Amino acid sequence: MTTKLNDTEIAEQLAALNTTSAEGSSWQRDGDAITCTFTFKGFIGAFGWMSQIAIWAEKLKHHPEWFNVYNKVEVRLTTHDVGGLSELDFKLAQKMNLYFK
Ligand SMILES: C[C@H](O)[C@H](O)[C@H]1CNC2=NC(N)=NC(=O)C2=N1
Repeated sequence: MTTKLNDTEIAEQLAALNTTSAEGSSWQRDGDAITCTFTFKGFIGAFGWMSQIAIWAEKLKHHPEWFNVYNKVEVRLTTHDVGGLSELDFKLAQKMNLYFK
């Protein structure tokens, strides 16, 4: 069972998450969500990364809201089941940081 994180936990998790963020792609809190924009060399870079993350999303049973135009992917993560942020958002965000290159 996933539980909703409180403001203190979110601040801690966000700080930890941003230690693995590439320059120019840090995560921000936006209410009940965290957001980040990833910029790639081109469309294939962006789409290839989305394909890798899609596999992780299925494995974690946790799915991103994302919007892609050419080399950019805007990501918004939230946990609908708890009406806020949970560990799963930060797990998926860490994978996104790790696979970004
Ligand atoms: C049953 C299934 O695991 C749930 O509906 C999952 C699916 N993916 C999900 N993804 C996200 N982002 N939030 C959820 O609450 C969520 N719930």
